[in-house]
Amino acid sequence: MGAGKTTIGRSLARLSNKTFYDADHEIEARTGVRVPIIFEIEGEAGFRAREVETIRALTALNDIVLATGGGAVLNPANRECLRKHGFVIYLRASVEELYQRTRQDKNRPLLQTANPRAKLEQLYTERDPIYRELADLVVDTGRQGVQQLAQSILTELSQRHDIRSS
Ligand SMILES: Nc1ncnc2c1ncn2[C@@H]1O[C@H](COP(=O)(O)OP(=O)(O)O)[C@@H](O)[C@H]1O
Ligand SMILES: O=C(O)C1=C[C@@H](OP(=O)(O)O)[C@@H](O)[C@H](O)C1
Ligand SMILES: [Mg+2]
Repeated sequence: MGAGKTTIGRSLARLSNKTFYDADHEIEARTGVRVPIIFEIEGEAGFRAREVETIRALTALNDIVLATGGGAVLNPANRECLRKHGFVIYLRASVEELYQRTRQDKNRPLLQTANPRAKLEQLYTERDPIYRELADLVVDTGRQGVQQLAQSILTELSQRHDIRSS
């Protein structure tokens, strides 16, 4: 949460002429309510069930950039879909950066606690190894803005493609 998946993903899609999907936005479009309402009515388990169906559907599409929610990688079925169909990019940020980028935003139910910094710390510790294991590319997002990061990811992807096809 706050790594930049939604904003950098959208920018990367624009730069690379691909269609952008955000799994959370897709879940909201399908249900007609925002993510916090799904958590409120169905709990995190209900949200995760919707997330797994949505990621299954979206990873079947070609020529897209997909931003998942940060917790999607907890489910092995999601990891399998992403690994099988995608080139997976881990956008890494420090806990402090994640906190600063999310502190004004009320749309992340897991962070609506008395101590969101501690929650981000806990999630980082749990998830960082999973993200690293899954990722084809790890990008540190601390020193560049959204546009620059999208551009450097595109450059990296084109170079890798050149290497593979030469
Ligand atoms: N590299 C960055 N530097 C500064 N702010 C950023 C960066 N990446 C994202 N942001 C900002 O952080 C906030 C959260 O980004 P978002 O794309 O929603 O993250 P995620 O989808 O990973 O939770 C947004 O306001 C976004 O503009
Ligand atoms: O990290 C998580 O478990 C979640 C991250 C959110 O997406 P972002 O990573 O885009 O904030 C969203 O899917 C939901 O609030 C749960
Ligand atoms: Mg997002």
